[in-house]
Amino acid sequence: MKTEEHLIRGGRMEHASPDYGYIPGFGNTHSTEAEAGALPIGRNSPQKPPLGLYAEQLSGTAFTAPRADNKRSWLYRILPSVKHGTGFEEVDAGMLRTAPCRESTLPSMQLRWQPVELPSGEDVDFLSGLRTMTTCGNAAIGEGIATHAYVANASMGRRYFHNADGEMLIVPQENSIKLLTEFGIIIASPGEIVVMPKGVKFRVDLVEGPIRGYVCENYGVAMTLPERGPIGANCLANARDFLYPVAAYEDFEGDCELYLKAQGRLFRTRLRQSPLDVVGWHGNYAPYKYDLRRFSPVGATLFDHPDPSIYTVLTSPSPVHGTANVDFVIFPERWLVMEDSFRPPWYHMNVMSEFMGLIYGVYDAKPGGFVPGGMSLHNSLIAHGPDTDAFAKASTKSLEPEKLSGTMAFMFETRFVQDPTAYASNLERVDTSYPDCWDGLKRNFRV
Ligand SMILES: O=C(O)Cc1cc(O)ccc1O
Ligand SMILES: [Fe+2]
Repeated sequence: MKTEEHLIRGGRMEHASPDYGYIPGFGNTHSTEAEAGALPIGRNSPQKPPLGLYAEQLSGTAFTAPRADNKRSWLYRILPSVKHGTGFEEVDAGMLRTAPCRESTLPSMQLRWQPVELPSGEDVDFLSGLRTMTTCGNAAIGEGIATHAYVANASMGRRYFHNADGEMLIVPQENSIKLLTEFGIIIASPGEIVVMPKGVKFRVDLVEGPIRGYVCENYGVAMTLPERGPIGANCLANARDFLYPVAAYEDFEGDCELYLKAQGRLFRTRLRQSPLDVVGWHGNYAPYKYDLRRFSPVGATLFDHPDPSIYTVLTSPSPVHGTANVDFVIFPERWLVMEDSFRPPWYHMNVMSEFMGLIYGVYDAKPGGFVPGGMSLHNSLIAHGPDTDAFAKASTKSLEPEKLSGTMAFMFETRFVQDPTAYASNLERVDTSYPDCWDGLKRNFRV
């Protein structure tokens, strides 16, 4: 068997450990095989692929997309995906929703939710624990997003998920998750994120206890790195810090279930073998992870509070120039040095709508009430800004250089107005006291 020496080699999933490492480089064309010789050399679909594998292409863009945007991978697998179940039956989608979905019974105002409690008692896994908070746009036409919260106290085991509606940006908040995917294994802990492209099959196992986190399901163009403009070629998120899995596969006979979300409906089929049977792959359409603490923030070094777009990690562009389908923005640890400036976010009404979460620490505009695992929604043009306490402190304190330490908040910012789901509208979940946080703001006007 001829092999290429530069290939990064994995193995069978049951033997896999994080020691397999990852392959760095955002959007690169990567090549990796779990068994020596699994990847054909110099061609994609030879008459007889090596090791008796089937060749299968997974495309993430139209064949004809410009080269710079074109995304596809070649998978060399034990059986082609057509063998991953026919006979899909529709099942109850539980708390999962897909746009368009108009269920909200909440007023259009500032909204905040307490963290979803970790499950105890009955087994809940990543799929059954996934609950949609908001949706916008329309999955069928590839516009908009859904935001979800997840909690789980059990591994998916032999339950697999295939989402044909959207790319999933997964933000762990409590405990690490292990993603076993067609492309290999990714382990991510709070502070890291994972992006699972549309159409990649995977399951999520627990690593160290019950999990909680957030998901942005992106119906639009795949996430990419934002332009840096005058910032230049460095800082913000650097391409080399994005990590792709090394090929790893499962090969067993036994009962498994594959769940497919397509057009907002959930389907299930039963299989006798794992759909994670890819022994080698090459291409630039694959899941990846990124440690948010690798983000190098660039900010105002003399005065004023800049727009939060300077902290964009990833963006899904839309056909409207400069206006994202969704931006993934973070508020990481950073120094504040601005003179004669109100340093926290200013009061504002944004045309883009903002779904926020807190991974750890304190968020400077809301030192109280917005807790790790919590969520807030400020829809298009709904006024918001610092709470009474944050305003009082920031407008009177002495402006020494100050480090915001041990904090990581984030925002899914979209050009579409987000509709809370029926689940999110449940008044037991909504923090109805949220708007009270501005009660104490007084008139200071004098002439
Ligand atoms: O509302 C928020 O807290 C997010 C936010 C932060 C910021 O620094 C500027 C604008 C903005 O919407
Ligand atoms: Fe905002």
